[in-house]
Formats: sequence, structure tokens, C-alpha cells
Amino acid sequence: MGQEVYLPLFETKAAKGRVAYKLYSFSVLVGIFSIWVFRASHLPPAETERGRRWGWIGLSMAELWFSFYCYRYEKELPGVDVFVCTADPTIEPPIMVVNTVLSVMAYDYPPEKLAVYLSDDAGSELTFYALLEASRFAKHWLPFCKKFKVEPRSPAAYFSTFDRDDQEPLGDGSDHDRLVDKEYRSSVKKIYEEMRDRIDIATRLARIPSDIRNEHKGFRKWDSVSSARDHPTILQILIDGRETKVVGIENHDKLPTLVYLSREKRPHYHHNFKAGAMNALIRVSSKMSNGPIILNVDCDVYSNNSESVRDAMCFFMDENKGHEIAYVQYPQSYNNLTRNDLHGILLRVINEVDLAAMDANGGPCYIGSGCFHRRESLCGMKYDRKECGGLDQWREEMGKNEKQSAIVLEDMCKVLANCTYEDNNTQWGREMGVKYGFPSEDIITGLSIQFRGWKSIYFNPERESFTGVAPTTLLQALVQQKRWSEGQFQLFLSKYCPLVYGRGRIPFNLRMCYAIYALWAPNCLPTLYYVIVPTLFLLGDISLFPEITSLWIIPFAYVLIAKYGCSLAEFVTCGGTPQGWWNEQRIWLFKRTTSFCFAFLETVARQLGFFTKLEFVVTAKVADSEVYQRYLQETMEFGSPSPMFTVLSTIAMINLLSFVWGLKRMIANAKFGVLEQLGLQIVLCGVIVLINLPVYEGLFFRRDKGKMPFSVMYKSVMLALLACSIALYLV
Ligand SMILES: O=c1ccn([C@@H]2O[C@H](COP(=O)(O)OP(=O)(O)O[C@H]3O[C@H](CO)[C@@H](O)[C@H](O)[C@H]3O)[C@@H](O)[C@H]2O)c(=O)[nH]1
Ligand SMILES: [Mn+2]
Repeated sequence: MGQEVYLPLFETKAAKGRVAYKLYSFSVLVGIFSIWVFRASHLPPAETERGRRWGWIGLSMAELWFSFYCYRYEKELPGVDVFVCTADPTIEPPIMVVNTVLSVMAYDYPPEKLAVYLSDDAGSELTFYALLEASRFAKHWLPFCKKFKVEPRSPAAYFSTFDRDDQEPLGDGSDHDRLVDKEYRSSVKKIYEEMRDRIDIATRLARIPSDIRNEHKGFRKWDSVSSARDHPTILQILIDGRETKVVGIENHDKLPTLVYLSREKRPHYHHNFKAGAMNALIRVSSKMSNGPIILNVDCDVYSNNSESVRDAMCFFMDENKGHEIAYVQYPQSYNNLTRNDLHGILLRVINEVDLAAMDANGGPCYIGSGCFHRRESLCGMKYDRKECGGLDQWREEMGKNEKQSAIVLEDMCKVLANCTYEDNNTQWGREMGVKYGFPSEDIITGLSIQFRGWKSIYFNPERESFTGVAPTTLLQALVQQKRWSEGQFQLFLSKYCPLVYGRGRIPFNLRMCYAIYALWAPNCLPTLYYVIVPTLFLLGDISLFPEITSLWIIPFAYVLIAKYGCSLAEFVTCGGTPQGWWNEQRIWLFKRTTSFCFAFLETVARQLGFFTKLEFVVTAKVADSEVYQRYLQETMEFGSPSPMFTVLSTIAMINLLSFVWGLKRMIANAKFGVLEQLGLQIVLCGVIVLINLPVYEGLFFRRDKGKMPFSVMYKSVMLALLACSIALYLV
């Protein structure tokens, strides 16, 4: 079989609905099986022309090979640098952070080609201590994972599947259970739990035991730390993967490089949040491991699939199309969602449908976590077929790494993470690296990469690849949405406005996709209008919709039924429950009236020059146990006096008052056609009341700490009464 046929490592096909897609993959499977059957049953007899039988057998083996995931590029796999970002040890507990770190260290990938960097924006000794512990535990954990093909490779997530159900694994673990030696597993589990307890105790005491402190010189660097916002760069190589033999305890497996970085912080320097941290990591890693591929995860987002790096490489390393791909984005998934996703965190349809649709139009946006980047495109390079490195360049660069000792290297690289580094007229945060000046740095960075001519890929495999922690309270969910919509709207108003920016370079459809998200914030205006104005007019008996008996009611009814029917169908086909859909509708309403509204006002104020301070409110990844219990029972949490809750409650109260008033009028004046005239308005008001049921409960019926605070109730009742009286007497 003289000539080798190049088989692409990936192919893009337009999806025609899920059923079609399932039929398709099933048919491929049937096809593959048929090919095998054909090959086996038609094997030429030994006496046919010479060579035919051997050619046949060879071809069969080749087909068998292609049928499974196989990598003929093993030796040429590029280096991968993994960036994990953390910012606050109280709401991002060190034990969670190191679980994420361990899960990415344990990727099924040559360890000498993997380097893991933890950026700690809190400059916390506790996080450093946890990482030190993790670097030791890795010597047990990695060999264990590799020997028994453990999934997932976050120890906490893995062992939690054994806590229940009397040590039997849940889910798909059956094969694996036969493989894993139970004694070995419980010994590793014990070592893990001891480590976890040490880290947890230190975290609770907020102090490192002095024997440990004296044992590792790294802690001395904290002598010069005065606060999280005022300290020099701390850079430490905890595992140097270049050493030929890092002696593990189980065997002589090599370990990936592991680095702790806390960039310099000074009160007078703006640190640009996660974008600043990422750029410091890009620079430091470029001198250390310089992997051509960078994976970025948030500290709560652990690897749930040890194959993802290899899967992503299929895109980058494809000889025909790989060179134009800048990043491969995986969807976000969460390990703590309740059955009906009370806060609509998953954004099911966006994850399953919208991002895939972007993929078909030039590539998805970058959503911050679970994304593999090509280093050069992230660093600002324009796409150019000739110049862009691919396999050839990677081949050349391999082995070009720095040869200095770890200590020299640490010293050399420290300056790269100093505040002043970006001062000297560098393009960092502008043309280079992750973009500054936007509270959600991810989308804008992805857009500008696409603008420079690159493509991106959305990859949503069956087994979830990255799993994080969803916010567990309503307020956190709303604040997170505020940050996102604010970032997007700011993007819309900037020179990067998707409607204008990239004309001719980014497909029109893709720019429209970006624009839809970018316009989340101003969406608050029509929504607020719709949930307030018709309701108040109801009080004044003023009809704003066609009469129930008029034919014009048909288009309204049709659009509503079609839109919501379709949205429900879509949601359920994407795996949600009807209750989950209802919850999501509620959250959309809440987001639009609070998160988007606050984001809109702040952005407009900033544009007018009122205030300039940007904020990045880090989402808490742990909850108080009482709060968490309520979350598990899908009870909404209102227990804090946030202005967002005042807005929600006021809207709920106005609608309740009007609805009761409308019903009363309808019954009392049935003869005068109130129903005919105001029917649709009453229905609209009724639906708003229905969707707000948890708010009324929180206002009036609950006794637990998650109920609406009294101050919120007082304000909202007053405001609602005021609004209703104005409507009654003045309109
Ligand atoms: O000054 C900061 C602030 C945040 N972070 C880290 O950034 C990540 C994201 O923060 P989080 O509060 O979890 O935000 P989310 O809304 O959950 O994150 C999504 O949205 C962000 C942009 O708004 C992206 O940066 C994230 O990657 C994306 O997952 C976390 O690991 C933080 O530790 C820093 O490193 N430095
Ligand atoms: Mn997060």
C-alpha cells in the first residue's frame, strides 16, 4: 500500500438536528461494523494473486486503527501549559484549588510536555502551602490514575463517588472497578484524606504549622508580604519536570512541572483582575516551558476527562486545517447543580445550541475556562498561512527550553510578573495577551483573535471535559450575570462593537451572535417596561392590547405560544426538565430586571464619565452549610439586603396588587366587558405573579434565614404602593 492517505484529525459537518446527528453517528457505527464484517468475511484466499491477501490484511488493520482514537503524532505532541487562576482563599478554598491542579497534572499526556502554573492573586501562603502538599501527593496520585485509568482525576471528585454506596463506584465505573485494586485505592484515599485534613485545618486556622513553615524555604518569601494588595512577585517551581527522574513513591513516573506564581501587587497599580494574571502567566511560562498550547481553567474547574488534551490536539495538529485554529473551547459544566437548576446557571440551550451555531459560522467565543489556546494567537499574532507555526515549528522549538537550574530560572522570570513590566509602553492587554479594561475579559479577547483571522472550535464531547462550581445563591448568580452583561455591553460600546468591528473579516452571522450577547444589558429597558407599564395601566383600566374577541389577538397568542413552546421543546431536548425550564424563565426575568439593569446603568454612567472604577466580583465557590442545604432543596436564597432584591420585590408587589385589583374588577363588573378589554393584560400580570411566587414566599411566608430581609420588604411594599397609587389616581 505504497502511498499513505492523509486522514484528517477532525472534520466539520453542519448539524441537522440532534436526531439526524444521532442517526448519523449510529449509521457511522453501523458503517464501521459493516466494514469490519466485510473485511473479515471477504478475506482473499491464500492462493489469489500474490500480495492481495497481505494488502487486504494490512488495510483491515489500518481501518481497525482508524476506528479507534489513535495518534500517530505521539512523538510530535506539542507542550501544553496549563494556567489555573485563583484570587481569594476564603471563597476559593485551597483544597478545591489543588484538586483542580491535581486533575490537570494527571492528564493522559506525556508529563515532560505538560506544565501546570497556578496564579494566586491573593498571594496567600495558605494556597502555596496547599500546592506544596499537592506536589507531594502527586507522586501517589498520578501513578495511581495512570495505572488504573481513573476518571475523573480530581481526587475529591473521584473519591466522592465511593463515599456513598458502600465503596462501589457510581455510574460508568463498572469496568474500572474490576481493574482497581481496592486496597491500593483505599491507601491512596487515606493519603489524600490526610492531606485534605491538613490543608483544611491550616485554612481554618489561617496559619501554617510552624514545622512545615520551617521545612520549606518557599515560605520565607512571605516575610516581605504586607497584604494581598501589596507584595513583590513570588515565583516558585515546586516540581521541575525537566529533571530526568522525579522519584515518585509508587514508581519512577515523571511528573509535570508545577509552578506557583503570585504576581507583584502594589496599591497604585491597577492589576486588571484575571486578565492581568493571565498575561503574567503567559510571560513567565514563555521562559520556562513555553508550551505552544495553553489551557486556561478557573480554580474550581477541574478536568473531568483525562483525554481532553489529546482530543484538543486533534484540532490543532490536523495538517490541513489545524494551522488556522486559534482556540478550542469546551463547554462549562457544573457538579453542584440541582435537578431543576434553580438559578438557570447551566444556560443549557446556549451551551448546546448557540455555541455550536457559532462554531458553524467561524467559531465560538472564548468563555474563560476550559479553553485551549494557541500561544501565538493569544499573544497577538495575526493569522498568516505561511508564518503560523504548526507541526514544523513545534518540532523545531522542542528541546529549545532553558537549561538553567530552577533557582536561576525563578530569579530570571520574576521580573516578568512585576507591576512595572507592562509600563514601558508594551502592548500587553491591548494588542498582546488577554485584553484589559473589560470586566469579562474572555469574550473580547476571543473576538479580537477571530478578528486577526483565526478560527476557533467548539468541542462538546459526550463525556463532560471540565466541571466547575455553580453559584449557589440567587444573589451570586445575579452578580455574576451583571459582570458578564456589563462586559459585553462595554464591548458593544467600544471600538470592538461586533456590528462594526471585523467587517469583512468575521462572518456576518458570527458578528450577529456576538451582538446578541453584547446587547443583553439594554434588554433590561423593554423588559422593565413590559413588566411594569401594562400592569400599572391595568389599574387605570387602560387597555394596551387587542380585545380578547378581536382577531388581532391571534398574532399575539401565536407568537407567544410558538416562542415559548419552541423554547420549552428546545430546553427539554437539551436534557432539561420542564420545571428547569420554568426556573430558567424566572431567572431570565430576574436577570433582565436586575443584573442587566445595573450593568446598563453603570456602563452608561461610566460612558458619561461619572465613575471609572471597574470591578470583578469573584464568585464564591463555597457556601455556608445552612445556605447550601436550602440550595439542595431548591429554595431560593434572598437573605441579604441587596438593592437587586428591592427591585425584584417591588416589581413582584406591583404586579400582585394590580392582579388582585384586576380580578376584583373583572368579577364585580363582568357585565361591562372588563374581561374583553383587559383580558390579555390580566393574563400577562397573572403570569408575572406566577413566576414570582418564590418572591412572595420570601417576602411573607418564610421563617428561615433565607427569607427576604425586612428592610427589603418594607422598601418594596412602600415603592409598590406609591407606584400603584400614582397609577390609580393620576393615569
Ligand atoms: O482578580 C482576579 C479575579 C478573578 N480571578 C480568577 O478568575 C476566575 C474566574 O472568576 P469567577 O469569580 O469564578 O468568575 P466566573 O463568572 O465564574 O467566571 C467566568 O467569567 C469570567 C469573566 O467574567 C472569566 O474570567 C472566567 O474564566 C469564566 O469562567 C477565578 O478562577 C478567579 O480566581 C483572578 O485570577 N484574579
Ligand atoms: Mn466560576
